[in-house]
Amino acid sequence: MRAPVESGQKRPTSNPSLLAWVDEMAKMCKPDRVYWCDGSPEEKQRLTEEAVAGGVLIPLDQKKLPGCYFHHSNPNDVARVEHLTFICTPTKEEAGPTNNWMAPQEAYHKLAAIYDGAMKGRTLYVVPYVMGPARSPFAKVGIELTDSVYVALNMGIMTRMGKVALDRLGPTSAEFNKGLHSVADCNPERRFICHFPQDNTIWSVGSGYGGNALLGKKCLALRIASYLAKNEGWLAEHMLILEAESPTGEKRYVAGAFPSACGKTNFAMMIPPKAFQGWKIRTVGDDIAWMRVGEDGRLWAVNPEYGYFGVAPGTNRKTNPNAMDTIKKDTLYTNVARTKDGDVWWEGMDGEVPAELIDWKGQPWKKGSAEKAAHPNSRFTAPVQNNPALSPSYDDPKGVPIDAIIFGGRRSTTVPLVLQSFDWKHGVYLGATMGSETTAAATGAVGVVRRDPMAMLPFCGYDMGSYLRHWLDMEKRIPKPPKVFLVNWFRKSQDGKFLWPGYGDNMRVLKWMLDRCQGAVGAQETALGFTPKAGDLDVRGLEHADIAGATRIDLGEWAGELESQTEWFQKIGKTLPRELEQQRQDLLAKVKAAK
Ligand SMILES: Nc1nc2c(ncn2[C@@H]2O[C@H](COP(=O)(O)OP(=O)(O)OP(=O)(O)O)[C@@H](O)[C@H]2O)c(=O)[nH]1
Ligand SMILES: O=C([O-])CC(=O)C(=O)O
Ligand SMILES: [Mn+2]
Repeated sequence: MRAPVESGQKRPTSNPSLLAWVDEMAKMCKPDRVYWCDGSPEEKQRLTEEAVAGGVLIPLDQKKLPGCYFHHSNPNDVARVEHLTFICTPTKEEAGPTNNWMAPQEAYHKLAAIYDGAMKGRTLYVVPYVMGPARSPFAKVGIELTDSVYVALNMGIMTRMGKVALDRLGPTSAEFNKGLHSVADCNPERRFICHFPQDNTIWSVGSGYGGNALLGKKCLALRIASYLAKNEGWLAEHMLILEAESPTGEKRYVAGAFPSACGKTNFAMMIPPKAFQGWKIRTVGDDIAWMRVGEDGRLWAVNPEYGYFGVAPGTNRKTNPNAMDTIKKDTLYTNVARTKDGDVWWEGMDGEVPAELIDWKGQPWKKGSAEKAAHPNSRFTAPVQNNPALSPSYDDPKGVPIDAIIFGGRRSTTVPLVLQSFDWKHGVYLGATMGSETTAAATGAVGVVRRDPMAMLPFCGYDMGSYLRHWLDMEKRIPKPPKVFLVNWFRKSQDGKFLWPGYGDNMRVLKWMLDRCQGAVGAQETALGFTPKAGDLDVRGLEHADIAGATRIDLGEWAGELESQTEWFQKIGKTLPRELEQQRQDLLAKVKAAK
């Protein structure tokens, strides 16, 4: 059969591996047209017009929100689908007990049947992209083939897209991630997100949403990259990267892993409270960090992404002014609510709740309605350059040196505001046993505590026990390792109120952590780690916080917590590093002795 005719476009590469693969995929999917994206502003405008004409994008008020558009996804397709996400390694053991597994041949076969002819009447967009600063040794090239103009436009924001990627790949290299994506009939029964780490391949079908469809993000930069990182001795993590510049001009960097919808973007864009005048917090990344050991023996991190795919609800001028400024132009809004005059709205927006809105499904909505106007996982896609607090180092090919690693979950009880680990091994244990209440970022029940090691449970591309072993082994590779902390912004009082104000006030905790890295502030040693004692946290100007309640360690609660981790360790099974179970037992003995 003849490959489909392209729309008069000269193919922008002669790379034989790339051309052969695109032809092969096009032959299977049978699009009417194949279009190669170049990443130019003219192209963006053309594709946007095409999307508007096709009803995929709806223009917002171009005076108030220039370059901004609204998209509503299929109501059955609003979040990542972890139960339909598969790691397709030759053996089930390689995927491990916490991932869904499908044999590679079975997965290729099953999905090929869905892809067969799925793009008839549609355009196949060839989206070449680079994850990481283009000239960085960290950078990886991916090619996403998609039949969604929405995905192509999002990839143009989230990645360094187009010519830059083909230039980086060059005329002969076969070293690129092969991503195939089709929305097909957007049927949850025929929806699969499959990863083939050994083939550097991703096949995603049946969803057009976020982490299911923008293949550079969770699929490549975390699942496939974590597999490569394990083999090559580095780390691919679900972490923000923050730059903190002190009043004396000293810059330091931290990386933080919080599960989806647990505060990475907010922390990375934080504005410090008045008492911290002179401090500047800047964003290097808000979701993913690739980290390698540098020549100086420190851990260096880059953000592989080029945009933010952020949670809209809860974002307002008070909680995250930098995000509000970031999304004023050239932003795609997905599943938010709209006003009649083309503005956007979501729960937790500043000001009065409008009397009338158009809800995320496009239906009329009235104030007081029991239904939410915006979907709880509604999102914005915005370019990093829009962020007023963007660190100039975001594009530095060598990355930034990390002083502290922060793990944080969403826990209404037990876990204190901040805890410093005794050492690397104990830090890995804290990350490995981290729990968090589930959120709307993935389909399924919300608010249930689940163990989410390093916030990577849904994103680790191989066996969990081996991943934790890799973390422990990194200690030998990093002569000057970062200090490791556990934080929790979400602890609540008996009557359900947050004990800690969070957001900008998290600067107070960040400052304590940075000072701890330099031995410049006190702490008390508890059975579980170091915590700030009264007077160690800078609380000048802080109102409405129950600091004692937020920082308290209840040994009774912790005995239960440590005991409940047995179940999790049993789930990880025989590859669980012995050292971690040893840590648990030692801590439990200490907690019982101290009680
Ligand atoms: N109470 C409280 N809520 C917070 C804090 N930081 C963030 N949130 C809320 O948590 C939700 C998610 O925050 P984000 O910063 O978008 O989370 P994220 O980790 O970047 O999420 P993903 O993009 O899904 O990975 C939002 O509704 C925020 O308003 C905090 O310090 N305290
Ligand atoms: O991947 C997505 O759809 C959104 C995201 O950042 C996450 O869930 O962590
Ligand atoms: Mn995320």
